[in-house]
Amino acid sequence: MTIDWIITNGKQQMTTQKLKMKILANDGIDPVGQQMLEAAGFTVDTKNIPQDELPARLNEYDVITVRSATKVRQALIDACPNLKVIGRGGVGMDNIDVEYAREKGLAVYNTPASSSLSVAELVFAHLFTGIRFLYDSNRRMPVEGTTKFNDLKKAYAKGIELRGRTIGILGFGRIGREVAKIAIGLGMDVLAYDLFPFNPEVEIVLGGGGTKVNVNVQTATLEEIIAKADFITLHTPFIEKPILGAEEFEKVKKGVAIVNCSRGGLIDEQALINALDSGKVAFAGLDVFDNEPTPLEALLKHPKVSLTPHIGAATGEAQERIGTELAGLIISHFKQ
Ligand SMILES: O=C(O)[C@H](O)COP(=O)(O)O
Repeated sequence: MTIDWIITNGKQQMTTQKLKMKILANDGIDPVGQQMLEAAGFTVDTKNIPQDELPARLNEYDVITVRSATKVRQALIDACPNLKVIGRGGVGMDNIDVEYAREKGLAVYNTPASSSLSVAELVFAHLFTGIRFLYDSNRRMPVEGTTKFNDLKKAYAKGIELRGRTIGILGFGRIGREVAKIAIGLGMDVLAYDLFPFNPEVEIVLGGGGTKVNVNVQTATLEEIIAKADFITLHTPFIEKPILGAEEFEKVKKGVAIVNCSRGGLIDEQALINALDSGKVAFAGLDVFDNEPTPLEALLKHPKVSLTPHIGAATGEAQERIGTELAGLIISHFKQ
């Protein structure tokens, strides 16, 4: 972007100069967002610079945008005094030292609302996959489908329905609320918990016509959800201590299912494996892991786990909304 900058030298002389603003979209950016930025005059570079090369190469850019892969930590910020803006295309900012960046005068933006629906829909992809054993049949049918068809038919004969069952939502922010809306539409009972006070009313827009219905979900404590829910889904930001560990798995309803499309670390993975092995937990749907991008093999190969590689926000629609929102934030930042 060409912007008039006031350059002041030590002798208080002032001049204006046109500078070209450069953006490194290190984890990519949706083409619509990229076009918006380019139309506004920015140069957008979408090459993916490896993490260990960033300290030497990022300083030529004014802005870096990232998703969750690239880490923007203190050392990188210190190495790049020319950097002015960090943009997170997505919600979680646990890969960015946000406070430190702001102390150093950088602006940090994220796009908290753009991917909520996509993440919520992935929760139900895992739930539907779980209640009808698709996670297992998709692995076994290609191998045993012709020789053991009837055995497999028997193995997957005890499916259940979602309607009338209770889903416990841990974390009732934007994504938790979208999960509640879908659950209500499916005829499920919703128990919602959050650390902070929240409005239990959700607005559901009925397909096509735009008719709106307001529904109150039932608020619950963490303990109540653990004791009563048939399905538990996590929607809190990353925190150091797991919300679900061995103690909690002791107290869940036998046969509960757990879905985590939020952050690895919210579940004690070994405790989850034990609970799956003992049958206390019927199945888990996991999009996120403790140790990304190299999750525990015991989870990846577990026959009762439905797996996705952190793709909650990875839909065309969400990425377009994210790219557009982020581009808008960057453009208005430099217009200020
Ligand atoms: O925090 C988020 O927005 C999600 O975890 C998505 O992460 P991603 O941008 O790496 O897909």
